[in-house]
Amino acid sequence: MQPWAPVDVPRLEGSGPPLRLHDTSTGRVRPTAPGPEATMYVCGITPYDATHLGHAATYLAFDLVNRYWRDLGHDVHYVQNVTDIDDPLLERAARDQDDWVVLGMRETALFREDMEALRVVPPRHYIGAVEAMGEIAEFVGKLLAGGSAYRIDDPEFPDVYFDSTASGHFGYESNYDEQTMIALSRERGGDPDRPGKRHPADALLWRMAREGEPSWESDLGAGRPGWHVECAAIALNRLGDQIDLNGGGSDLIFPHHEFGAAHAEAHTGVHPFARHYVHTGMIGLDGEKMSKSRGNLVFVSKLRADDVDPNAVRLALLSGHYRTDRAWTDDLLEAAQQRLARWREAVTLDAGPDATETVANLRAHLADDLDTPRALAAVDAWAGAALERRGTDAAAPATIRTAVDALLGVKL
Ligand SMILES: Nc1ncnc2c1ncn2[C@@H]1O[C@H](COS(=O)(=O)NC(=O)[C@@H](N)CS)[C@@H](O)[C@H]1O
Ligand SMILES: [Zn+2]
Repeated sequence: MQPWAPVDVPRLEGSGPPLRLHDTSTGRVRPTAPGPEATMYVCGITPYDATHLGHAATYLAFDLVNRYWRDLGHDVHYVQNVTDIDDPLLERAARDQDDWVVLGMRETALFREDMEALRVVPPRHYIGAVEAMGEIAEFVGKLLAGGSAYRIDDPEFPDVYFDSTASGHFGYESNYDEQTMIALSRERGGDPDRPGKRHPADALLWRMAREGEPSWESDLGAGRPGWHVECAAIALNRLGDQIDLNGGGSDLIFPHHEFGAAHAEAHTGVHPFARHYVHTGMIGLDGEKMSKSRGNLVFVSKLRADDVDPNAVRLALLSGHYRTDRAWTDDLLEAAQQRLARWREAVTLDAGPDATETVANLRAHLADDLDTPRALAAVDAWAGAALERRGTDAAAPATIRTAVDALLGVKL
């Protein structure tokens, strides 16, 4: 699939400290240590109800990682999928008497527009599950051949499941206990109660064709893939056996990223699959997580249609820490619009306080597990001083403009 349009990321003099990020599997903030090319797999949308502000907050967090690694001089091999075939998409299409293919294409197109408007740097590979069907089926075949997967004893639908003990490290990513795993598996598309599974949490790899459902021919028989295996196959085939970062919202901690890691490791024998598992907090509205099932969604495209500057949306979402569950409110947007106006006014001045320290603070805060509240406050401090005419450095306004663009993705 075509990624969205590239964004120009200006080069900034100098560089900051190594990027440290919270890793779910160890529960600690640790330095990332990518090679010349950082490798990052961030789960993409299931294309309906796109792009709500929860999606946007999550992709903005990983955009800051992308920008900061580039600021350190790394290339970034960023891969993202589109879950353009899965039960929730088929259910939504059925509910709305929509064709599931058309629904997926329409929503993915809207998502691309919203990402462009928010100035999110696009992934190098943007891969739909449908277009990757061959490689996904091939990967399932390898797991079966390797003994990590099994066919359930159901003559009508001999579906293929993953044996969750196969990788030898199952559970290290989420650190959840079995009871929690089973509960979350049930809540998030799993089928722990299905008879014949070796373990209740075992994840579906290949669902044999059902009447009235789309299916694809394969050596496994006609069917379609489970959810987790699509991300494992797409990531392994483009980024290799071990990556720097696997990311998504906290609702992906289990089962999705646990199984993504287990599928990869069962096949490659390389542990851990990702050196960092990074998860964002949930954006809510009126006290409830913004989610499709609750329908309490605020859309980026709706704000854009109301002439809200996407840079203000970006600042509003970055004003809270990426790992904090936080609410979207009109006040949050209002405050961001005022902040944006003040920053823009300050950088149009013909001089300002020396920018060196501000840029260093901006980098230091971002490097500290993406501490955007402090990072934005550092720019506030410079803008405040500049607006009180307490600076004579003619180059400072341009330097701040470049730093805010390169590191925060905000166009002043
Ligand atoms: N309310 C929310 N706040 C923050 N992030 C959210 C919220 N809702 C969904 N997300 C994140 O947005 C991303 C896309 O979510 S999604 O559309 O449901 N799609 C999926 O989770 C799968 N296609 C991943 S392979 C995921 O990382 C998810 O964790
Ligand atoms: Zn995924």
